[in-house]
Amino acid sequence: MSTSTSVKTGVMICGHGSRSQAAVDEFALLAQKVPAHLPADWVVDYGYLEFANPVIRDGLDRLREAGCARILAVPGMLFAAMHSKNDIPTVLNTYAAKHGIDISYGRELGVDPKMIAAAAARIREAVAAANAEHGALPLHDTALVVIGRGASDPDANANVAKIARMLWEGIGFGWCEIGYSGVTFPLVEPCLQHTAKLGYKRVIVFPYFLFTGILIDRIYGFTDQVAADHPDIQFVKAGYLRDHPSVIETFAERITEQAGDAQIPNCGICAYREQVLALEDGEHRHIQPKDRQHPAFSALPPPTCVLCKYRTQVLGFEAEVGAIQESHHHHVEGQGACAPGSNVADCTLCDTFCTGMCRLEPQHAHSHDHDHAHDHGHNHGHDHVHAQYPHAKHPLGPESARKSTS
Ligand SMILES: C[C@@]1(CC(=O)O)c2cc3[nH]c(cc4nc(cc5[nH]c(cc(n2)[C@H]1CCC(=O)O)[C@@](C)(CC(=O)O)[C@@H]5CCC(=O)O)C(CC(=O)O)=C4CCC(=O)O)c(CCC(=O)O)c3CC(=O)O
Ligand SMILES: [Co+2]
Repeated sequence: MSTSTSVKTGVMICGHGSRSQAAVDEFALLAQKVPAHLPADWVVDYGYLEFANPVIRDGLDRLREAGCARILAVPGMLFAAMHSKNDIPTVLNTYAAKHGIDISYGRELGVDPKMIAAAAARIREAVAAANAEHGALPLHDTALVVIGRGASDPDANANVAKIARMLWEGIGFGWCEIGYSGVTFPLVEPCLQHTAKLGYKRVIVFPYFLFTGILIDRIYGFTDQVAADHPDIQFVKAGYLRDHPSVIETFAERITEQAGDAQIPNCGICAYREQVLALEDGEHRHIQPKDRQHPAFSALPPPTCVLCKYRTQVLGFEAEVGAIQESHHHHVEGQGACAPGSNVADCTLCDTFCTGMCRLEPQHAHSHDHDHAHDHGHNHGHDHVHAQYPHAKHPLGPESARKSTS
């Protein structure tokens, strides 16, 4: 993509969204700090994939109304999993097809020295606060627990582990454990119960998350619960990444790199699988890999795609090679922050924080073989089933929430 174009450039930051209003407010705060790092004549907007408003299309509408003919979009995501790889590029490409505009897509924040520096800063703040409160303690007597979001994508889950290792080794803690807030194993509670057995006097619990929300409440909630069981151990709740300057800089880099000379491979132009765009009138557009011969993809896979389960057989996920790229998120788009279930007050399954139990109860769960309320218009031969996460029944994964004592 050329920089020497006279067309007006728009930037679209595609956030996750939440039913927690505090989460939406914090993401907005973060998104509003990005423009200071971009060329002054670029128009910047943002929107959310699920629950919160504005939705991504609203932000794109505003950029179009402002006269932007090319849009540089980025996922407001830490890692490349379902949302970055399927949902957001499909929403963007559908919009681009409908309105005939040029929307490019960037990479996720990913494993980046700046992100690790931001994480380290949050962890060091927590260590300093604990030293001030309880007295200094050597790092060698301290265990670090890094909690990632958790996804059905092993590359994303493994990248949490890579970041955790670099934080452990880079700062020099005695030990490190890794847990996930949902979807995969080990979940927060079994991870912390395990860590408590290791004999460290202090445990720093660091959520590798961008902003607050239901999942941060869950992580801190389980931390308090496990801490109450182990009064002899100092459990310290570290802050999450939030609007750390290095996070903002990484966002800006993911945007500006799209306007440079290098060909940036990304999931918006994936050369390895078919994409299906569901247009509003019930029509579907199928984009085949052969129609997507972008120069960013050559004979060698781009580094970001080496471990992608959709490109090649990855241990345990062999069935997902070439799975159709489509969005699963229209059913929760724009329902609004504070949608039912956003707080434990109107939940019958949880008392103080959302444990995720509702995800396991069939009457509430977003089931993975759901019916779509809208009509697909014609039968075009793909049956719209999501691959089942192979370890959904792991005893330390979502299943263990059922055994929770709370
Ligand atoms: C509370 C909840 C919404 C609600 O119900 O209100 C919620 C909230 C949030 N998720 C966030 C992030 C991510 N969510 C996913 C994935 C999924 N999230 C899903 C559900 C839920 N997510 C609900 C609770 C479910 C439970 O009980 O565990 C799944 C299961 C179903 C679905 O989305 O349809 C789907 C699994 C797809 C799969 O199979 O992989 C990924 C990974 C990915 O991309 O796939 C990322 C990381 C992206 C990245 O890498 O950054 C953040 C921002 C965190 C931050 O960065 O700060 C929040 C905000 C907050 O915590 O409020
Ligand atoms: Co989600």
